[in-house]
Amino acid sequence: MTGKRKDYISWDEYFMGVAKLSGMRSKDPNSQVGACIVSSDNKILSMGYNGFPSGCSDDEFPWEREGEPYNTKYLYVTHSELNAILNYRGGSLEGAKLYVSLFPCNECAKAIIQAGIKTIVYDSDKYSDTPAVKASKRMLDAAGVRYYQYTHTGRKISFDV
Ligand SMILES: O=c1ccn([C@H]2C[C@H](O)[C@@H](COP(=O)(O)O)O2)c(=O)[nH]1
Ligand SMILES: [Zn+2]
Repeated sequence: MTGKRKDYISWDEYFMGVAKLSGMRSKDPNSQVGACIVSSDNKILSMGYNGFPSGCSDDEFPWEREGEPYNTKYLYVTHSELNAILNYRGGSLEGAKLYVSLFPCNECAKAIIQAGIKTIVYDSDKYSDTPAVKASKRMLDAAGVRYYQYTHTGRKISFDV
């Protein structure tokens, strides 16, 4: 056999795969969200997943979805996209691209816009009917941030660790 391999993964498969792998670190029992930020020349700049801030124990803070807001996860979880933005220590994210396994909420959209990220590739849009996602799209549209849904290729990526 001569020549290069032909069945290597595409850039989109690679970066969405990295985002999803990052999401596998999440302790959220319902939605594990992963994000991967990439430069315009296809270098990975940062990654993140949804979880509690440093010092806030995964075993002590609540993972509940319902009940008194103080006792639900929503007041405490840092979203994957924000974690990826905050994890970046290299300076500017101007012009970067974000791969994320769930469409960003309104709070993440604010951070994405202000960080200078210009493109979002997302997978699930399961909360598309919520005010948070509608407001997110409204802001992203106004700010000229492009977003498109990841196209599944059907390829299964698996490996032993
Ligand atoms: O933009 C987003 C929106 C949500 N998340 C995280 C926050 C939570 O941990 C889960 C959502 O939990 P549900 O039980 O599905 O309501 O997703 C995020 O990281 N980024
Ligand atoms: Zn968010």
